[in-house]
Amino acid sequence: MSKDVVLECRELGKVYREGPGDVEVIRDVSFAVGRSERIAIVGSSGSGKTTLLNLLAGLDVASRGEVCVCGVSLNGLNDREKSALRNRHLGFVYQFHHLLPEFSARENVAMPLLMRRDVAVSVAAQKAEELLTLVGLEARLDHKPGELSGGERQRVAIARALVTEPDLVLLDEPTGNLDQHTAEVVQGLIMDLSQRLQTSFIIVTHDLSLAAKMDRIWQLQDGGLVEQVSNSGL
Ligand SMILES: Nc1ncnc2c1ncn2[C@@H]1O[C@H](COP(=O)(O)OP(=O)(O)OP(=O)(O)O)[C@@H](O)[C@H]1O
Repeated sequence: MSKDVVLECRELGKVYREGPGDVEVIRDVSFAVGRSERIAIVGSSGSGKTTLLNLLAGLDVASRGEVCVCGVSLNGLNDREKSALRNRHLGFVYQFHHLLPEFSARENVAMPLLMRRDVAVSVAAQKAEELLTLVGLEARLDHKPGELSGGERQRVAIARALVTEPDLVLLDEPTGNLDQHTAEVVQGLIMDLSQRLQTSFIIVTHDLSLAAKMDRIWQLQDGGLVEQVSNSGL
C-alpha cells in the first residue's frame, strides 16, 4: 500500500442476521482514500451509509473483506488495539455532536488528547485552544455545550475531531441539523482544513451542496458504491 493511502477497503461486506432473512447491507465494496482527499458518500435513507462508516472505523465488524487504516488491517485486532488505532489516525464528527455536557468547549476538545496518557493536561488545553481558535471559537473556550448554538457545537465537534491531527476524519451528516447559513460556515471550514492540515475527509451527507464541493462523490446503492461523475446523476 502506498504511504499516501490513508484508508483502503477490499471486498467489504456486511450482512445483518435478522431472524429467517439475512439483510446484506454492504456488498463487495473496495476503494482507497488518498492523503488530503475529500470524499462524499450519498445515498437514500437505509442504503447503508452509517453502516459503511462504522465498518471503516472498526466500530462494527465486517462479515467479509478487510479495512486497512494507514496500512494496518483491522482484521485480527482486539477492541483495545482498534481503539488505539482510531485514536492515532481517525477523527469523528456526528450529526448529534456527542459533546460532554458538563465540560467546557476547551475540555471537550482536549479529551481525545488526554486519552493518550502521554500528553500533559496543559499541552492538551493549549492545543484545544489553538483548534477552537481555528474554527473561530476563541471567545467561547469556557462555554459548556448547553451555552453554545447548534453551529458552534458542531464547530467544537470538528475541533475535537482534529485535535489529534488525524490522517482521516469521518463525518456523518455534519450539516444535517444546521440552518443554511451555518451549514455553509461548516462547509467552508471543512474545505479550509483539508487544504491547511492535509487531512482526508469522508463525509456521509444528504446535503448535495456539501457533496458537490468534495473531490469525489460516491453513491451507495444496492450495497455497492457507484462513483458520480457529476451531480446531475444524484
Ligand atoms: N444492527 C442492525 N441490525 C439489523 N439491521 C440493521 C442494523 N443496523 C442497521 N440495519 C439496517 O441496515 C440498513 C442500513 O442502515 P444504515 O443506518 O447504515 O443506513 P443509512 O444509509 O445510514 O440511513 P439514513 O440515511 O436513514 O441514516 C437499514 O435497512 C437498517 O434497517
